[in-house]
Amino acid sequence: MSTLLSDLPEGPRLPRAVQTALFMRARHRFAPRWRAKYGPVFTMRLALGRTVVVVTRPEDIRAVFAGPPEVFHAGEGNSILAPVMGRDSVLILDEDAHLRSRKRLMPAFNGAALRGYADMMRELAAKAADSLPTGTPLPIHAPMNAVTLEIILRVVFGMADGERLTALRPRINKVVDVGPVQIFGWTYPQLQRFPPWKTMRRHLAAADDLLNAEIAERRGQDLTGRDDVLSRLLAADPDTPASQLRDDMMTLLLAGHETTATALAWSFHELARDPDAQARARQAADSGDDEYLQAVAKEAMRLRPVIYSVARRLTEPTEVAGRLLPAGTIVTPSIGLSHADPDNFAGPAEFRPERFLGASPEAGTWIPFGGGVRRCIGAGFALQESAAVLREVLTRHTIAPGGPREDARSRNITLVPERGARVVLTPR
Ligand code: HEM
Repeated sequence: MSTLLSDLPEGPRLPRAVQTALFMRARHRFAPRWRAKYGPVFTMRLALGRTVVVVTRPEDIRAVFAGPPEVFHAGEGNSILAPVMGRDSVLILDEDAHLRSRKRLMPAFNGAALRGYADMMRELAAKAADSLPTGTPLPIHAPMNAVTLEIILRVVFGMADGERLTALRPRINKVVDVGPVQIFGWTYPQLQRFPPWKTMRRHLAAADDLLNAEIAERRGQDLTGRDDVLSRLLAADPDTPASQLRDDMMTLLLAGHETTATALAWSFHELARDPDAQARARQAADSGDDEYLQAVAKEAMRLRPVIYSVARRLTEPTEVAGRLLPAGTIVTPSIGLSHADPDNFAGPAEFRPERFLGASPEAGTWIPFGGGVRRCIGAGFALQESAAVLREVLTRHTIAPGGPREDARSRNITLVPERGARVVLTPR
């Protein structure tokens, strides 16, 4: 019988404020060092008394994802997002309330719904690909953000009021475009009286007003035949409170566009540097072979994870990775460390889309979308959308690097290319 160790695993001894700053600004640089120094399970001590245990081995990650949702609270683990997503966001809720919320949203992301989005995705991706500047270094992250925002707006609202959407787009961009310093203001509301937090608050309030106006108008309309998310939710329950709908809309708009845009930006960044993979991807685009295009996106998400880790807060003392961790500990399966582990992926620093052809990685090793009952509801959507955008760009352009290889930087809770993933497009 094995004996459980009841102390926390070792980890950096730096002051909490320093560990927090390093984690917020450059988790992708420090986590690998701490993994090398302290082993596959280690403890970070962050601000606000947060004790974070990082797990990296597939068996430990699988156990966390399969753990009882009433013990492994992801909603509490995501609490930093509450001021923006809202208290009733599926990301913030736990247990029964979370399951109910997920069930309401899922029909818009199942297989049938995804098939229904294919033409719309192709049309918007083609329009975006046609308008990309050529012959000059282009930070492609920005146009990728624009196209994925357009697609998710269409999914969430359908063909909505044009003027309102025109006003909403820049507000959503501003809400997303925040660095580690602004994120601090999400945790400390008293800061929101001062710039830059005041400005952030203003953009969020303006976005809320627009969302609430759209919700109020939609409530009075005949929704027959409409299959956008807002209409679906209102048709399923016309009495859904506006505050709930606001949190649903905000969650989908934010969770559902920048993530995919970043995965696409990294895909182009890597294809630009790998002529063989690009030739194969171009051939796949020409012949309508989505499997290879999705493999490109999957490999870009592996090599350059958009979200570095996911979090679960323990509601009671629980065994994790052979340790008995106290209630309140935040357990984080590390996406970044798992993807970079040579035991999981041979030659982990290399871009090899072929890894994903005709084979699925072992469970608990490739986890860009998290896992268990909290696995991203937009995973299939994001892969389909990525293939659609890659196809439309690659059938029109060849891609070359537009500058040196880029490192990642923190933007809100994601990691994005530090200089926007600069590439040069040349018409074919
Ligand atoms: C490449 C693109 C994307 C990545 C890398 C990504 C990643 C993630 C991750 C890591 C989680 C947390 C999972 C966990 O805690 O185990 C998550 C949750 C979620 N994602 Fe995504 N996501 C992407 C695209 C999308 C899209 C397109 C949508 C919607 C249209 C979406 C909606 C959500 C929602 C609603 C949740 C919360 C699920 C829950 O708590 O039950 N995501 N995503």
